Amino acid sequence: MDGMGVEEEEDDCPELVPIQPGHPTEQIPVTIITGYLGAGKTTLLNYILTEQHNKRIAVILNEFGEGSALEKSLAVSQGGELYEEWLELRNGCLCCSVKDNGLKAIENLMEKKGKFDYILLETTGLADPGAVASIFWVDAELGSDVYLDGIVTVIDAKFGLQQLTEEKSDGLINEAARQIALADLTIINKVDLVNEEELKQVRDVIRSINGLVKILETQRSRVDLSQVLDLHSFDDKAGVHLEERLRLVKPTKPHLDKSILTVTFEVAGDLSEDALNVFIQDLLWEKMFKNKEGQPMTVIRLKGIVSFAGKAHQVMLQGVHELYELNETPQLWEENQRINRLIFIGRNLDKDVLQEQFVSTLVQGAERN
Ligand SMILES: Nc1nc2c(ncn2[C@@H]2O[C@H](COP(=O)(O)OP(=O)(O)OP(=O)(O)O)[C@@H](O)[C@H]2O)c(=O)[nH]1
Ligand SMILES: [Zn+2]
Repeated sequence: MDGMGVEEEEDDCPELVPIQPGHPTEQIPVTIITGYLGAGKTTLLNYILTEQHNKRIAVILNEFGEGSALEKSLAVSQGGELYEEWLELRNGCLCCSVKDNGLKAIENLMEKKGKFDYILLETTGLADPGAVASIFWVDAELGSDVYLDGIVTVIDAKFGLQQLTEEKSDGLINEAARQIALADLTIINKVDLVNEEELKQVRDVIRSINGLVKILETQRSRVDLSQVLDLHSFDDKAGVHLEERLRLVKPTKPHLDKSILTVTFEVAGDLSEDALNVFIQDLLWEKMFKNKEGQPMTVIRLKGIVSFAGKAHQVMLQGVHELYELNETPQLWEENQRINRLIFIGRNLDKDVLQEQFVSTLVQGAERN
């Protein structure tokens, strides 16, 4: 698979940089930069490239994320000539545009151009960043060279509100709202174009969708880079941090009937891994849980810290659309302090129903043990 591009290499290609086996720590972080049309994604990329001088950054502009997550993850390893054109920047950074989906593009690029320290990936304005995230996530399991560091969503302070509250006629999820539901960090950009009252409205809508996400406010996307890069939102380095944040999350109220919101609860006790898998699969895959109006719950983002019977360490739960992962974190439980904390971001979510289902999962776990 890795050797795929070798025969068709062009003359001007530099030496291949062999990827050392057994060095998972050298995996390269990928930050997905998403946001509605014209919000300031490219401005953010340019800012990072000019600000940051001690990293070799590859910027990838693409059309990832259109179509279903599953479809995309199946296409991951199918190779071929996936990247189209690239542009070398003065400071050793690289910019390229990728037409096809899949991580193979990035791997090909690294083979030809050497390794990078960091990859920034700008999705198109209407993309579903969850589909993009899934690609990296699935591939990470297969021993990929890169890992997903976080999803950053840029929001237009002036037009964001309108974009976010627009109802889709066909009952589909509003793209701009989905991008916020999935975000690990949101940046409200173009604050120069609004007054404090308008800014507050945007902030409130973001908060109503995602009760966990961090919100920054910028002009020309000028951010403190340490707040954007190396977030470790999906790996166990986020474990401790996540637990602290989950303690502070407040459930949100929808700003529109059908809009996305955050639900969170905590339940003490130990779970069996099997019972938890059944709960999650019933929720994410079977869509078995319905709200009081009989509408099926759709979870876009799921996070949690859970306690498995007999395990000393905390376990982190991460979910993006239908994909989820359970990973033991380095964090140990304190005695008699085992509390499962979960957060769900999605549509038609009903806290009482979810919590009841979860509690019955706990009971099942207890019966099995
Ligand atoms: N007034 C104002 N304009 C901004 C700011 N940030 C970016 N812009 C302008 O907004 C426009 C869109 O910015 P981009 O960075 O291209 O936005 P984008 O999200 O990459 O856009 P697409 O890729 O087309 O979806 C450009 O004309 C920018 O110069 C800001 O803080 N204030
Ligand atoms: Zn752009």
